[in-house]
Amino acid sequence: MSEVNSSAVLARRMADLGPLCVGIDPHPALLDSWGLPASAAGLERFGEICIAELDGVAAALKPQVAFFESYGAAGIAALETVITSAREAGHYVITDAKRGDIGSTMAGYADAYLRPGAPLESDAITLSPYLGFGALEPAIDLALEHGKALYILALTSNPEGASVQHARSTDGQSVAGAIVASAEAVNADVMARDGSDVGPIGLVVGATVGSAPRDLGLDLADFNGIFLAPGVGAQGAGGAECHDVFGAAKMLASVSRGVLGAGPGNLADAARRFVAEIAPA
Ligand SMILES: O=c1ccn([C@@H]2O[C@H](COP(=O)(O)O)[C@@H](O)[C@H]2O)c(=O)[nH]1
Repeated sequence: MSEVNSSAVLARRMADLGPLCVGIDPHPALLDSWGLPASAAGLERFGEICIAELDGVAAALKPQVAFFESYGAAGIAALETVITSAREAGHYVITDAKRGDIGSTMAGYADAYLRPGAPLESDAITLSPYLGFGALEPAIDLALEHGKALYILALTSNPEGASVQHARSTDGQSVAGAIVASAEAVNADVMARDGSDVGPIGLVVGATVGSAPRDLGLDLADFNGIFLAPGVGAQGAGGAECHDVFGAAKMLASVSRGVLGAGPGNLADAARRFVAEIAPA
């Protein structure tokens, strides 16, 4: 197991800068409004602007892989440049790839994003557990080996997620509840071994989910990792929703369009407004 604990690094950044992650989501409309071309060069410039303006403001940056993949090989090369430049500039990078597959293929995804020296090496990635939490084991193992973190989808910010994630098995446990329990067990094991006070497995819980955790019998304050909370800004959640859903839990709010929409030159101020809104009371 690695000496480095990526979640502890992030927790320190959250304490210093506030609990905000800004998404690097180069939507075509944003490229246009920023005066950038819809090309790999445009994606790279978009990323460079985020990296420069959010330095010392955002605890983490979250490149959204989808907006790079849509440009093919050149887009992936731009993603590589953005991830690498962001990490070199000292940012904590959570690559939002939402990978999840059978174990043997999962090992390939893990190698792509979590292996030190890999072209797309990130500090953390998002994963989907819907082929079974156990299928994520190769990624969990590699993350633990190299001090990386994972953010696993539990209660997503989109309303459609409830049809899967709120479903209950015959013993009454919800799908989301089973994912929370599995993540907690991995974290507890790691924390018992390394004495850290935050585990490497985080969970994605949208700030838009309202009373769902309570309705499903989940006390988020008990979770021993960090919650990544999308849904703030463009999807309608704000500070009140973050406090209501997460209370005293460790929560990193994720905002993409809400900050990016402010445009170049204004990203830091927009991000600071979100930090002020979501900071724990
Ligand atoms: O449950 C989820 C998981 C991930 N996302 C991603 O976060 C951003 C949100 O963008 P906004 O512009 O702030 O709405 C985007 O990349 C999603 O793919 C999510 O929204 N919900």
